[in-house]
Amino acid sequence: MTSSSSATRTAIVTGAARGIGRGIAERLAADGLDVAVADLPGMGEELSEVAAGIEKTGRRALAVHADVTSKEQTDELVEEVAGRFGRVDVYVANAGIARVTPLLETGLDEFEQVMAVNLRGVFLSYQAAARQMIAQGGGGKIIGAASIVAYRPFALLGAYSASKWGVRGLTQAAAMEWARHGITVNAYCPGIVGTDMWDLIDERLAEAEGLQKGRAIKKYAEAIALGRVEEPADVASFVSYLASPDSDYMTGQSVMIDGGIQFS
Ligand SMILES: NC(=O)C1=CN([C@@H]2O[C@H](COP(=O)(O)OP(=O)(O)OC[C@H]3O[C@@H](n4cnc5c(N)ncnc54)[C@H](O)[C@@H]3O)[C@@H](O)[C@H]2O)C=CC1
Ligand SMILES: CC(=O)C(C)=O
Repeated sequence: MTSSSSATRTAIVTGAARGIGRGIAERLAADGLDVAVADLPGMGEELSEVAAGIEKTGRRALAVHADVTSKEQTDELVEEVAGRFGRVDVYVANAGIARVTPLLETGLDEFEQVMAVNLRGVFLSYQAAARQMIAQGGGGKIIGAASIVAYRPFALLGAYSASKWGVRGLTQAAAMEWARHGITVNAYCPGIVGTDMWDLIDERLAEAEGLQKGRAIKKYAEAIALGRVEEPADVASFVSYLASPDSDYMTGQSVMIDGGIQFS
């Protein structure tokens, strides 16, 4: 059995002050979980709003400032949530950043910044979550943010794409190592989701391709078979499944939830 049998399950979602992370946190709360939301200190106001919204639904919520690139802060996040909620059943390593730069112009600082948040952050999150889940017993659900670019990169998003391929590899290895503890590890691969992240990508791609602001997302969205830009709730529905006992026989997978862009 991979899921705790306690009455109220608990979850941590990183990068939860806005966008996909916020959507996931709200969905897990609607599913009946108590939810701790984590983000950078600069996102404090938005994070408190998300936590307050969850509490209004009758679930317990906790807002924690944590930078996932820091081992100390990621470990403390898990310790604090386990202390307040009693256990951690689900950990969603959602925090991520995007940079749009040709590879030949990508400086080492930028490359390392992208890797630090998107890959080291997921590694530290997976590790902290697994340690807690193993210590408490009863299994658990660890879930990471990959992307369709974990299967086919976008040009000009080389470092970002590589970081997401890394998440896919890490997810497979973690699934192999922690299955014996009843922990499943899976990742979600969204396509083009209308969040602040895509506002930035649109602006940079539009500049690079000589398009007007707002045109790049329209152009890339033409590849979506289902004919509309993805919303955080589309991703959250799938993460809800990955967090639930319904997915107990699934592990090590990085699954496209993209409206039909990338067919694996
Ligand atoms: N928007 C999209 O089209 C897609 C997004 N994704 C992935 O989904 C995840 C969420 O993306 P969005 O919601 O669109 O992004 P977003 O930029 O709207 O939100 C990301 C959140 O992560 C937080 N964050 C950034 N660095 C952090 C750090 N070091 N520690 C803690 N929190 C940090 C930000 O403050 C922000 O609240 C990311 O991992 C992204 O790569 C994957 C595929 C497509
Ligand atoms: C941001 C991202 O991962 C895509 C595919 O747009």
